[in-house]
Amino acid sequence: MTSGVIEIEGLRKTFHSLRRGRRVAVDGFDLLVEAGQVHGFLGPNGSGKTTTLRALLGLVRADDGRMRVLGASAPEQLPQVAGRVGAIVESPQFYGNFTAYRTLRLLALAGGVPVGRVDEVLAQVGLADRSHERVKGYSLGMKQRLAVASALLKRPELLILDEPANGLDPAGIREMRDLVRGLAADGVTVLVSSHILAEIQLICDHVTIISRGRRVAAGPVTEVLAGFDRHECLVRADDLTRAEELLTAAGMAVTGHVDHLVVGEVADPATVSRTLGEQGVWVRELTPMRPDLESVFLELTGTPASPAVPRQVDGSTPHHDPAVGRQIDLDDFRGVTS
Ligand SMILES: Nc1ncnc2c1ncn2[C@@H]1O[C@H](COP(=O)(O)OP(=O)(O)OP(=O)(O)O)[C@@H](O)[C@H]1O
Repeated sequence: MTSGVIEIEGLRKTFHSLRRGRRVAVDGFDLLVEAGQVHGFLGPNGSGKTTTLRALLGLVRADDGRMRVLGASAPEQLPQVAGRVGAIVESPQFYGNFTAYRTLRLLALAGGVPVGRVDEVLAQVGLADRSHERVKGYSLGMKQRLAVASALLKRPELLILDEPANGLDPAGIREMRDLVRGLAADGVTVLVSSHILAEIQLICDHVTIISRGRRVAAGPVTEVLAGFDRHECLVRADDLTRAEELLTAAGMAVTGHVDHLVVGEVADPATVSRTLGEQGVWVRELTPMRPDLESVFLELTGTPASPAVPRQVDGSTPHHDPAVGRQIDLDDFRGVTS
């Protein structure tokens, strides 16, 4: 196995419950995150992202598989590296009556971090101006940034964020994006799980896509996308019916739509305009269609990636485990299993 900041090989986890029966959450999953990457962990609702992260952090016991974090075998040796890892798994809970400053100060004292670090992380996440307000008055985005601030107290080399953009409005999503980019620029390796593909495409350089507990794609975002490039072109012309006939007669794979054509495997778009122009059909638009993560995700997982339409890949209703909805205290790493 190549050495990485996070290495997961053959992870398996099945949940058993009387009410819901047996549910395979993660089914032989592999993940490799290397130093310096901003790595997107993508998958539809219920595909196994949170279970994977919980297993990695020792919050749920894996049935099988090998996992390493910063070279330490997980979860057994996690305490050795816990000070170098920041992790937020789903929405963290804070005391509403405390200010952000007080919250972080307490966490710093509890974690043996110099209190001077509190102002630094508050500035880093853009909360310095509001740090003396009570957390209960914070927006969700501000609470998310406070969570990231708490995870940054120990200057982690690795930051794991589970769905950091969940529930945020566009401005909050942009703030979170800028924050993650800034951390990456400072050399922090970041693993971000999400089903908001446009976000992942904007901030991540590498991606692993999970579907039904299995890895279905992994690699640099550009390479994963290139693997799905069918060199299609969108064509609009003054006589669409005639254009379709001419391009088909020229041996091109053409799909007709109401107001445009899609022509497949076009090595050089000039062949399209030449074929049509020579017959007096004038091209109004000729646009190469590049795959985006959204289309690749849809093709790989068979699931539309709309945050507005949560859909479990296994057809069940989304699972909400109260134990998941909290920030992981790094001390929790010690011997926690389930
Ligand atoms: N504690 C649990 N008990 C029983 N089933 C569970 C438990 N946790 C997760 N599951 C099931 O395991 C599967 C994977 O869930 P998981 O939460 O890991 O997916 P996810 O990709 O993080 O989804 P989401 O994007 O909705 O958070 C789902 O079918 C889920 O219902």
